[in-house]
Amino acid sequence: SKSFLNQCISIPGCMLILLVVSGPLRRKMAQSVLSTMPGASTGTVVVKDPLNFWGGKRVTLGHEKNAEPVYEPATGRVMCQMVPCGAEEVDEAIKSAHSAYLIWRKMAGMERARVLLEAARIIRERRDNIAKLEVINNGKSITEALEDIDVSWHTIEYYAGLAGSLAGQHVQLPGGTFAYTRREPLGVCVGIGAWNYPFQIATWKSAPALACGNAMVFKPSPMTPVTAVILAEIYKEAGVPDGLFCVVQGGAETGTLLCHHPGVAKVSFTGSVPTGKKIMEMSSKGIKQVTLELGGKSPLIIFKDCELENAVKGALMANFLTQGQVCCNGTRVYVQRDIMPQFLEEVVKRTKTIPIGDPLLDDTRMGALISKPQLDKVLGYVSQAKKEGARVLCGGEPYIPSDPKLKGGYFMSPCVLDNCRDDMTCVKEEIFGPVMSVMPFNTEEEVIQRANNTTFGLASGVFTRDISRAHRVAENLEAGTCFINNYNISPVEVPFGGYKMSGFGRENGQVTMEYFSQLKTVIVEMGDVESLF
Ligand SMILES: NC(=O)c1ccc[n+]([C@@H]2O[C@H](COP(=O)([O-])OP(=O)(O)OC[C@H]3O[C@@H](n4cnc5c(N)ncnc54)[C@H](O)[C@@H]3O)[C@@H](O)[C@H]2O)c1
Ligand SMILES: C[N+](C)(C)CCCC=O
Repeated sequence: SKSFLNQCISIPGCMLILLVVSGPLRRKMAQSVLSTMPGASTGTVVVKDPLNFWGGKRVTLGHEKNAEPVYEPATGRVMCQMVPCGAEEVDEAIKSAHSAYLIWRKMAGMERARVLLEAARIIRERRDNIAKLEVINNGKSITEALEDIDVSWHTIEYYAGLAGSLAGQHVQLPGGTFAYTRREPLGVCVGIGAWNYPFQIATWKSAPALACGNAMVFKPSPMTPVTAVILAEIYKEAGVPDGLFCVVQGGAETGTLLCHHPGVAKVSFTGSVPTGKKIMEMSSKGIKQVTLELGGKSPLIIFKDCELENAVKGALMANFLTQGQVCCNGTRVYVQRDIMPQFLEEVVKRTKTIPIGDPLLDDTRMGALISKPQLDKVLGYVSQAKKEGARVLCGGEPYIPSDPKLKGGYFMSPCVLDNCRDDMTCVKEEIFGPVMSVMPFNTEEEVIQRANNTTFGLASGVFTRDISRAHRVAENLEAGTCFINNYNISPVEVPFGGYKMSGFGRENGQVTMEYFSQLKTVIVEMGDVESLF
């Protein structure tokens, strides 16, 4: 099979990914590395290409002001520099997006669909390489990253299918007069992403935006700047007008510039609650529409009549994907008292066998957390939980893989906490790491009240064989999603988003077409004007 680097030739943006070597050898390899190296592995990839994209091409900034190192979580090594865009560059990107928007919005929905389908096809063709880069920059396992890339092209295909279906309503009025409504795009939309699903978040936002006829300027997290620009190149290759999907790099300052820019019609944000509040406040100044996909502390309720093996598997899926750094994770696991011993035994047994290590290896199921500060924060939550009376049944410690190149990586062992109470910090706050808190409950009424006793409301889950109970619980949980007898599946066909402080607006599903379009009413008079004047 072709090596990763050989395959990178087919991704324009990856052509300058070099293996790290020093001195003269490095210069010699610059020409030959793509055809001779045996394949990229953890600890070897350096990204040199510019990571900004507007006007249909990658853009090198004329400065390196405020450059920040970007780390490979599995090794702790610097893999590239992220240079944040300032006011001038943000303005250029938005102007470039606006000129593309003027062309794109006039194209028939079916024409837009054809271009989007081509983008989906290219992503599918290059999924392995995109997934590898995602792993190197994010630390999640290759198995999960491949799934994320598949979800990404599914998303684009799905919205391509809806692009031709934008339609209004015809309304009959007295005297033959009538009105009709049109669904029109908003203009230039901004997407701001978190680091846990870098490529997938970029597609969850851009696919519906573009399908509706908008342009998008996307800002990835400064910690994961590498793959969004590949999406920009793919859209370009698929045939979007230059500028339709732009990428600007940066952190809070760049995000602020985007939210305040008068040329922006909407901000779609994925990230934490505190940042979400700022986004909403900034957007309010320009009366910009906002979608907020924020954090969570979701309850997973396991009744004694559940199919236990599925409930245990569900609890693991609810807690340990992407090293627990998932917004909708079901981290408050409520187990009906009668089955607590069996549940704990099984869940701990399985958690202990999760293979942790090099995320690029097929057998690995848990890679590295995003950063050293994030790792320290999560370990801090475990210490705090112990102080507050929780019992660590397994994990919760730094993990040092045997492979020497992973010694500087941000690994920890997945943790199950028992003896938890609702008032503990680990049960109240979003940890965003592989830490499951387990609590007993007695009755349905009691557990629903406890599950809802939070300011968050992103997701929830219930395991039971009782179909009436399942739907009753789903109805009563205050959350944007309720999984019955599974957890953390999110097919693109179904809406995803929060209640309460987990945000508003939705991603995925047909409804998101409404969040990226606006309604115009046209009233047609068929008689004479009856003037009062
Ligand atoms: N609901 C969802 O779909 C979803 C998905 C993934 C992550 N999340 C949440 O995201 C959080 C983790 O991600 P994070 O640490 O990247 O979140 P974060 O809020 O720190 O950052 C998110 C993004 O906002 C940008 N940003 C930060 N300050 C800004 C400002 N003042 N103005 C504009 N932009 C600004 C960041 O650069 C980044 O791109 C968790 O709380 C998690 O639950 C939610
Ligand atoms: C694909 N998942 C697992 C449902 C995650 C969605 C994005 C949230 O962080």
